Amino acid sequence: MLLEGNNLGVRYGSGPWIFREVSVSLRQGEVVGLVGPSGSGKTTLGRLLAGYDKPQEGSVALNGAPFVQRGYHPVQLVLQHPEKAVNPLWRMRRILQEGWAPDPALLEALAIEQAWLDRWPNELSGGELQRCCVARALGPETRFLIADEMTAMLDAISQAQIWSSVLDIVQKRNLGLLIISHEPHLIRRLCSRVIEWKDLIGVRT
Ligand SMILES: Nc1ncnc2c1ncn2[C@@H]1O[C@H](COP(=O)(O)OP(=O)(O)OP(=O)(O)O)[C@@H](O)[C@H]1O
Repeated sequence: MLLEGNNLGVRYGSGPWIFREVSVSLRQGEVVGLVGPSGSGKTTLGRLLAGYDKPQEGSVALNGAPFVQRGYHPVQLVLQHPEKAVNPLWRMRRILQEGWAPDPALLEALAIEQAWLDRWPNELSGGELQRCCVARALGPETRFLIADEMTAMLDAISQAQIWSSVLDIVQKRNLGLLIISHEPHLIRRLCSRVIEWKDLIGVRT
């Protein structure tokens, strides 16, 4: 399976273009890093690739076809700030089961405690909430995961634990993984290919 962004261009309202002519592709089974300056548009690109937003120019395709608008999305995005990605009026059990019912083995692998499921999102720490967002994103129909500064707010031990579980799942299920991060050591350790933002413009990487 191939996820492609072709000649993408984004601007907000009538403001300046954030970027234009950005093309990128990611295959299932690849772990790819995306690095670049702050404010260049990496999160914006991640949102396009996960179908959250539509570009003003260009298109995103999965195996050459546009996304199907209904049902579980095969490209899942996990953002840096989990509190922005959950409904504060839902308890954790409902949030976790929004797209699928995560199995106990996955909850255990991500060190998610059963007791958290009866709490509201604001009753968990940022790291605990992020583990739940990661579990939510790893449904059986996920083909690509976009991790946008996914563990930036976590301590080193939690980071290692989450990445170890995620990489295990990525390998077992042959998922494509795009890691957007400002941490060079994380990118070097995890990724078989690294895309520099400046190289995205006008060329396919
Ligand atoms: N809703 C919005 N309205 C106007 N401008 C926006 C909006 N969202 C993002 N931007 C602008 O788009 C540009 C790209 O933002 P984006 O978050 O994609 O960058 P980034 O490369 O992910 O940055 P960072 O590494 O700091 O997370 C920034 O200049 C930002 O100010």
